[in-house]
Amino acid sequence: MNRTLQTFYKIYEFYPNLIHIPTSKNIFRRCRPISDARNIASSAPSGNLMKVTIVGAAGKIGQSLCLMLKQSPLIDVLCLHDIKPTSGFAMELTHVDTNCKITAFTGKDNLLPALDNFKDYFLQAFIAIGTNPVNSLVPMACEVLKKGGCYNPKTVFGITTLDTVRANTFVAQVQGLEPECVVVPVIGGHTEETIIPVLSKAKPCAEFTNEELENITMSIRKAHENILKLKPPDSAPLSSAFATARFIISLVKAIQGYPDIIECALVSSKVHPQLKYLSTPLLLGPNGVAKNLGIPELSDFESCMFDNAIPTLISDIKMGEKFVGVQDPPPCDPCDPNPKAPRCPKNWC
Ligand SMILES: NC(=O)c1ccc[n+]([C@@H]2O[C@H](COP(=O)([O-])OP(=O)(O)OC[C@H]3O[C@@H](n4cnc5c(N)ncnc54)[C@H](O)[C@@H]3O)[C@@H](O)[C@H]2O)c1
Ligand SMILES: O=C(O)C[C@H](O)C(=O)O
Repeated sequence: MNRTLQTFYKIYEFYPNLIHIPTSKNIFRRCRPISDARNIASSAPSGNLMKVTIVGAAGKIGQSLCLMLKQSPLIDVLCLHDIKPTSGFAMELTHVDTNCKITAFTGKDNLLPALDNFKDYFLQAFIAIGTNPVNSLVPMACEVLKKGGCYNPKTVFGITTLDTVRANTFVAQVQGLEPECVVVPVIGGHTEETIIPVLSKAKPCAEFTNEELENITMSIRKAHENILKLKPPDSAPLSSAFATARFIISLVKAIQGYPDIIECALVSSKVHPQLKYLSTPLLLGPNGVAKNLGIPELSDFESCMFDNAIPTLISDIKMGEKFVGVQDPPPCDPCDPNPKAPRCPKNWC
């Protein structure tokens, strides 16, 4: 196994719910002879071929996610990988009468076959990480990819869509709107203290009383805790699968050239000087992040939440980086004759 493959093996070992989307035009032959008999969405305008691999597919989120993705006419092949058996579950999915093909792989030794030819086009592949802690796993994945010489910052995403889905729902409830009509940007990260719903930019209507603002914000931040109270020890696999499927379909559409695809996700970022990774609204295109739309103008309440989240985000990012051996820069400069940093004490080395 060459070094790059070893690197990827290592990554996929770490991330049970990592989703990998190669976009090879060569490997899968597009075959859509039947017009839309069941009134499902039409296929991609660009005609790209699409394979999605779910790692951790046999888990609670993975199973529902696969069922949702199997229904997408935009996906040609759905590949399931898990360390647990996947063949029975895969066979059941093949009985769902949609066009998307199912392949299945089990065990660590079969991870690379599940990602067939990954090495040939890894810089084109999109990687979306849903496994927690997302705030740390995205920086960690990026560092591993950098070490493997195959890092493309535009194509590595941490999935935070569940926070947006919850925000849209709670805002719609308060405002008496259809949830499908509501769009709320959610920035920051994916933990209670780092989720920043930007309700001041909610569309179509951003008018709330202070009490509503606080209640909606807390409902989003504490959604996981509130679910756990009612169904311990489960998490929220159904809504998580729904949100993840939405994000994956958005990536697929972006790859296939659909215009105006905007999603919030945690990515390598330059929009805030202290935060190397941040979730913000992103314009997605065929090559990944086409434009980071940055931090929307925040209300005082949102700015306060954001400022409070910065130390946690910094520490979460560092935790991920340290896990794969990335150290903080030295606090002093041992060898530069005109150091910008203070000189090291004598015993520093
Ligand atoms: N980003 C989000 O919005 C969000 C929301 C909810 C949950 N989560 C996270 O998603 C993750 C999965 O949740 P779940 O409820 O499906 O858990 P789960 O335990 O039911 O499923 C995880 C699956 O991953 C498999 N797995 C473990 N190690 C593997 C490896 N090395 N290679 C391949 N497969 C492996 C397991 O066998 C299992 O089937 C958790 O980390 C959870 O915290 C994220
Ligand atoms: O399941 C989890 O770990 C939490 C999940 O990310 C959630 O927001 O509900």
